[in-house]
Amino acid sequence: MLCLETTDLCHRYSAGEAVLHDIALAVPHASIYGFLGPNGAGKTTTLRLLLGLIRKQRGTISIFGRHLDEHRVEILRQVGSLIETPSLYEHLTAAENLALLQRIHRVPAARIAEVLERVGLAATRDKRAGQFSLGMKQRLGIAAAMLHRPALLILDEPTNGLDPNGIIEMRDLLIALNREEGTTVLVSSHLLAEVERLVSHVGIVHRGRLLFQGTLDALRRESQSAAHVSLHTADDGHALRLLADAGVPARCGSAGLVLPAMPPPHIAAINRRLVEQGVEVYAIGAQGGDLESIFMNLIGSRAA
Ligand SMILES: Nc1ncnc2c1ncn2[C@@H]1O[C@H](COP(=O)(O)OP(=O)(O)OP(=O)(O)O)[C@@H](O)[C@H]1O
Repeated sequence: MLCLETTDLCHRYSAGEAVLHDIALAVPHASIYGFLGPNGAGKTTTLRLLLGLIRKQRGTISIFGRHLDEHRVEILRQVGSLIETPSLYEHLTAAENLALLQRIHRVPAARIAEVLERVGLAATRDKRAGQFSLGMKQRLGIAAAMLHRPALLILDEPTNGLDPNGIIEMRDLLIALNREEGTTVLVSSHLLAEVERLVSHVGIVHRGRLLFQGTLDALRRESQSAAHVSLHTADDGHALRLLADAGVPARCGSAGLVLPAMPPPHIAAINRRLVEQGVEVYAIGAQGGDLESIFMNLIGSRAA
């Protein structure tokens, strides 16, 4: 079952070029969905459209099985969000900031202590938000977003500006929310490595187009099939003949020879054999078996 679905989502800022082209997101219920892409890919624009913060020009948006156009208020009541920097009153304390929202959402006052505890700010509840570090502000922003127990959390680069420890804490918090409260989380990032241990599903966007969407496992399988060994020698023609004699399939690539993925001892054996046969080996090594490579390949293949 899908928690959020878009079809044909397009966007153009005033007279500029289109920045989103036919985005079809499918965010499963109770998933943690990583919306990934480099700077300027269109992540924030998409998330703003999902929250009704900018006017939709084309396409459809359904959340909890209902069209956002027709059920905007009821839908957004069950959504929590943090887009770019959290909007906080700097002269108010953490607890006072949340108390304002608690009255708007009409949730029990006890919920404030609960969410502050959840994000690790219970001890600093009476400190002014203006004195908070970036990481603390980010955590207070998440506390505000989750105050009314939303069924869907939409977070735009929540790890931006956090140190490695802060990134791990954010990850643990989102995993706990997802597992313990069943919250669906849609989180954007420009770094796959940062969300790799957090997300169950991935959408990769580049230049306003969705290049991949599926489970993290499906992305892993793609990266495995993209794995290969690259070989660069002083005489690739000679190397190709020697490899054929040894029964190793190889082909000419744009930068040397491309061989199928193989275990490291086999790579070492091929290297030895070529050198023994008088071929100078400049470089040999495994390529592209990791997620980051498939991410970069996907983006790079559309770079032109
Ligand atoms: N208010 C705006 N007016 C005009 N163009 C905009 C506006 N906001 C964003 N853009 C452009 O739209 C494109 C997509 O930007 P967007 O902020 O959605 O990307 P992003 O993936 O969130 O990038 P980042 O990680 O840098 O925030 C970019 O080319 C950007 O310059």
